[in-house]
Amino acid sequence: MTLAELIPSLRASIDRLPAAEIWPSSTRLTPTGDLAVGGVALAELAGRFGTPTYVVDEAQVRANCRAYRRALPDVEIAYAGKAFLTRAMVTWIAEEGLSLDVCSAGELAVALAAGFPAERIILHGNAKSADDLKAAMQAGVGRVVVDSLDEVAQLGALATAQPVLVRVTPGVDGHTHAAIATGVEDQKFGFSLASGAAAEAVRHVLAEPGLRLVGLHCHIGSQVGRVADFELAARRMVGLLDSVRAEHGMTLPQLNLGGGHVVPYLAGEADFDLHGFADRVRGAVNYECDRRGLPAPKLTVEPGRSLVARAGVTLYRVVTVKRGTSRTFVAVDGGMSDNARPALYGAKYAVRLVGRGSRVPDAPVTVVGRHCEAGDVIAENVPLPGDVHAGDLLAVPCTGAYHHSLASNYNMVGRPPVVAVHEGTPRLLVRGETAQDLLARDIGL
Ligand SMILES: Cc1ncc(COP(=O)(O)O)c(C=O)c1O
Ligand SMILES: N[C@@H](CCCC[NH3+])C(=O)O
Repeated sequence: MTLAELIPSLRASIDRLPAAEIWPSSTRLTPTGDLAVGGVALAELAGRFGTPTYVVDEAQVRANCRAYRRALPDVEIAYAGKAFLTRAMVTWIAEEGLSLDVCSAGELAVALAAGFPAERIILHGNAKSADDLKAAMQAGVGRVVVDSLDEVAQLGALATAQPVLVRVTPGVDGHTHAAIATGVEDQKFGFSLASGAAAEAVRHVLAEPGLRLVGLHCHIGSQVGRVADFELAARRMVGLLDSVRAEHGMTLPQLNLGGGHVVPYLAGEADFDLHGFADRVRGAVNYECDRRGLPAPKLTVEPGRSLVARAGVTLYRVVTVKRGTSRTFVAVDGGMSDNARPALYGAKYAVRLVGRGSRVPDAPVTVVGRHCEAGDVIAENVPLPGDVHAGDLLAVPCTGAYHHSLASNYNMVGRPPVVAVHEGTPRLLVRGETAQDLLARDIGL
């Protein structure tokens, strides 16, 4: 091959490389035009486990955990299990030295089933049920983040010396989708700092002999990209620590700043500035504490999405390609039951043909699901080779967070299996649901 021939062919290969920021870092192009993740070809996974299938790269999860621990060495990292929870995931984060945030008796049961130490578990929830609280007390969870006065009274009646944090709404806009902006005033999460509700909640906790107040918590939202928003929340929270000391003569040892760190879903989107966060938030807390003569509290962060999103890839099979009047619809064998995020937040995804190469130029298509809703769209206006056809395999990256955990049985479609890949070996973590599973709860005729 001459140099003149080589350059375009090299360029074509580079064009076909998956964008590094949204695929697991183990992703490789195979000689047949397929992609391999964790050392396993995606077509092989689809052949063995069927489609749709959620693939999770264990090494990526572990690398993400390590990156957090390195960037924030003196900060407790508590994984927010709502993003993706299976027993294997619990084991991975336990081995990586993380703590765990759960928000229901169900999530707690998964954690305990995997042998996660109860003292490293933090229970959350704006409306914890009596069963949630009882299960947490029975397990001996390390901390409960209280989120209503009713809960303070209920927990107080159940607990003895239970460490608690008060969830505070700091009035900070995380500049994210309204459905996941939890730091702003007038909403269901937390006690408002500005209105005095948070200070009142602290008084209620201190009046309960069964509860031991150890700190404050805030979580300003999810997919938050601006470090300045976290910094502002941290400053306000230190202000409240100071007021608690002034009113009660107590120095609270813990400050939990929640999670919500942004991840890119599309090539070219910015990743979270973890090092900027580490410097600026720690700096803001230290500065605010110093000038008030407060000892710096032990910090906790609770990332969910940023630990798992990029570790996940969903595989689908194309069922049909249909030409509309202006769009081409590529319909796959999954959809909003395995990925609710486009419908819930208008989330955008990249899609890629895998399992075979194609020399046909890309054309824009709309990838849709199989469900009985026109809004069941996986990705609008994405490029796929013009010869995409029924039977092809598609892969959607960045599906590790809030996919498996948000999945439903809409249209009585079974939820997909979850398969971990690691060093060339696939391992089934969660089997796919069958018609029998779907009928198992329908016990009345
Ligand atoms: C209290 C709490 N902590 C942590 C998280 C994790 O958020 P993310 O997955 O965006 O990091 C959430 C969800 O938004 C949450 O509600
Ligand atoms: N379910 C949301 C995030 C919720 C965060 C949890 N409070 C998402 O998929 O983006």
